[in-house]
Amino acid sequence: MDVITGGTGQVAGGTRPQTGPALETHGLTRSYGARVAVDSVELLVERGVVLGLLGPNGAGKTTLIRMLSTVLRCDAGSFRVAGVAHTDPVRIRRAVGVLPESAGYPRGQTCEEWLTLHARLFGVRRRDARALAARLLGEVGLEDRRRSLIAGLSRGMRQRLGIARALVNDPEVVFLDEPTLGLDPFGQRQVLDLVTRIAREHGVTVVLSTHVLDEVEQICDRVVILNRGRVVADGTMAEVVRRAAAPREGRLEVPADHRARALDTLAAHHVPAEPGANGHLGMVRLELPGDVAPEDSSAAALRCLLDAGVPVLGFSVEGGRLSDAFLRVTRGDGDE
Ligand SMILES: Nc1ncnc2c1ncn2[C@@H]1O[C@H](COP(=O)(O)OP(=O)(O)OP(=O)(O)O)[C@@H](O)[C@H]1O
Repeated sequence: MDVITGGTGQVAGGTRPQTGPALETHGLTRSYGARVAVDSVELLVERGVVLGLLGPNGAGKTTLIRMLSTVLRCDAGSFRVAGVAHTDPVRIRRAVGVLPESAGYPRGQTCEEWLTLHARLFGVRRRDARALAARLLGEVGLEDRRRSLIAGLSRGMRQRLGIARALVNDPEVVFLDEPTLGLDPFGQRQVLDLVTRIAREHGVTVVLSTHVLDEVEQICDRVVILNRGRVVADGTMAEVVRRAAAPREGRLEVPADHRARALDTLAAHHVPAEPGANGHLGMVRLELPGDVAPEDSSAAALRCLLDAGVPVLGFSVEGGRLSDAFLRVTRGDGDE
């Protein structure tokens, strides 16, 4: 069980630096025996960003989060979180909130007791701690569960309670390690809405580790993809998709008696194409390069067909999504 507290310090604020990036790492490295889990990671994350941290199983996401939240020591390299150097872990702990991958919850405590305890661990006075617990329970939609035992909460409620705990010290950076794991679609939606809201209302930087690429597309401003401990993609969604040059698939519909001509024309213009597989005699599948804007590559393909006198009945483009880029940069690597 990971329990991260600020020890005897006070709730973050006042003395903490407010300038500079939220996260900065240089050559950050960690091995387990011979296995290099995080390998020379360089990151610069501005404040207020919701960062999606992606990677196949065993890519190093949890190890990276555990180092940045000072649960785990790094073997080499350096980092700053909220402007605080890694050599000052106590101050980093005051500036961060964490929802660990597998958080342990005391089943015999009520939600309010548990949050109050964590607020007290960060130096909040008893009465203020109870008020803070009540406010946070309201923020995560658990106000009516204030006096409920944690044992009676659903998994989604526990995750939201865990997020409330991660906010108890008014952190500048929040790490959420797979917060929607095992939740049904409704629970996932609630957690994602909550993450968006805390980023906006608390102005915190959020690092969200997940395997659900849709989630990243929905709520993240930026994405970092790790593979075998290394950063293999870093940027906005559009940048990552473009740099990964994930090819897009075009679906073309022409009159059946024009298909052969359409295929010949595309081949003559170096556009890879083949008959569509769905039995429709006028369908053609073509591959468009991922490093060119889809409007431009589609326009070029359509122009050569029209110049050759091929009537185009329909055209659509698929691909170019984060999932395409993810598969391309990780090439199906992973522990399993
Ligand atoms: N305590 C440990 N002892 C030995 N090896 C470990 C330990 N923790 C992680 N590893 C190994 O380090 C590598 C990175 O693991 P890590 O859990 O950081 O990856 P991850 O991206 O979070 O994976 P997942 O998505 O499956 O949670 C993996 O090869 C893993 O097997």
